[in-house]
Amino acid sequence: MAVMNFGGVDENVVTREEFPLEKAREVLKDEVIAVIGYGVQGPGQSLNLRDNGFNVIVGQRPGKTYDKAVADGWVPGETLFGIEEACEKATIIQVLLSDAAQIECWPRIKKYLTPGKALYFSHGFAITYKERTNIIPPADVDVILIAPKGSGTSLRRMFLQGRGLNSSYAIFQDATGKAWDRVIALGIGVGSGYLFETTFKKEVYSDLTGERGTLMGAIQGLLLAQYETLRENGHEPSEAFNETVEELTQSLMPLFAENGMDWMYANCSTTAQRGALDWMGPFHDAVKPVFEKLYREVACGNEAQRSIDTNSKPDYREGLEKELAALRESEMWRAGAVVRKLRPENN
Ligand SMILES: NC(=O)c1ccc[n+]([C@@H]2O[C@H](COP(=O)([O-])OP(=O)(O)OC[C@H]3O[C@@H](n4cnc5c(N)ncnc54)[C@H](O)[C@@H]3O)[C@@H](O)[C@H]2O)c1
Ligand SMILES: CC(C)(O)[C@@H](O)C(=O)O
Ligand SMILES: [Mg+2]
Ligand SMILES: [Mg+2]
Repeated sequence: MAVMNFGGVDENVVTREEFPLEKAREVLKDEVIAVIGYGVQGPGQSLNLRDNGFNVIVGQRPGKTYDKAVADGWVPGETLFGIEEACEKATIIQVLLSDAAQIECWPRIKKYLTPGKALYFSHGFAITYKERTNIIPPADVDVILIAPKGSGTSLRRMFLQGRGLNSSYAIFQDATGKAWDRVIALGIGVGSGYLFETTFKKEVYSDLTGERGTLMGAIQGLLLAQYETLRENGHEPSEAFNETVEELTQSLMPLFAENGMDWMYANCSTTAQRGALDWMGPFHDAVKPVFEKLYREVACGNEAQRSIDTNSKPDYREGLEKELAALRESEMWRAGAVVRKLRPENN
């Protein structure tokens, strides 16, 4: 484990150099890894594990995603099973069902958690909010976490590009004395770049805050507020979209991803730099109370409960799809669809 200094704070990080793929394969050579669920993380993690040479099977209920697993090369009765059959065969059970489905499926998974097995999550949700999920593992299994910090789609894409998405790792319970080796080997196996140490609680609090905040919720709110302001003042949709989204994702975001915000600023005009430096404070002050409220809602469990309640409904997918369609059909994103088509590389 390397100790690295992040902006003045020392943290534990595991690198591929100290824990190479060959070592991960050696640690897990006698294990059967069952990936339960084949939604977004399921395909990314299972396919990366398979391509990295691990002994991996998939457990999925019948339906559309089962058919997708078959199309991805998982063979019914050999490497693709129902949820219970896969849990029975496994020594490591990777629970990659949706967080709400984990609650419903838990009694069927728990049955197969015999002593010495490992129970793996990609989110601290089930364990941290155990009063709400009733997911309480037996004491004689390892309980571990690898949470890729990004979409399962990106995890797979970056693996295929020879890159690696960073992941958080945590150990909730080390029953076998092997939990650390197991979790790190799995983190390397699923295609992580670097592995950052955390706890189940910190992972879920930060993850729920991030996706509701800057990563997904806040970004849409911020972009829409600017787009509307431009439109209300007579700007055309294309101008409003280009100035709000297209320039951000295509020109400026890659610059600060590469080398930090000051470097992106330095590559813009002095007029832009003056304005950005003056306005970043008022924007920060306006949204900080919203982030504080969001974190409180996450920490007290309200956000988890809301997610459990809505995503446990039998028609939750239809509901989500309806809301996503409304977003897609809003003027800003309809304008975006046309602007994206006009990217020269798309022609
Ligand atoms: N989506 C991501 O990229 C991402 C990123 C990091 C962590 N995670 C975490 O990984 C885990 C899996 O998330 P996901 O987004 O891949 O899940 P998902 O919502 O895509 O669902 C995964 C699977 O759950 C199955 N499922 C749903 N309801 C079921 C039920 N009642 N019975 C049986 N199976 C059911 C679906 O068939 C699907 O194959 C979650 O803990 C999530 O928080 C997800
Ligand atoms: C990809 C995200 C947003 O990072 C993940 O946390 C999720 O829940 O899908
Ligand atoms: Mg999340
Ligand atoms: Mg996340």
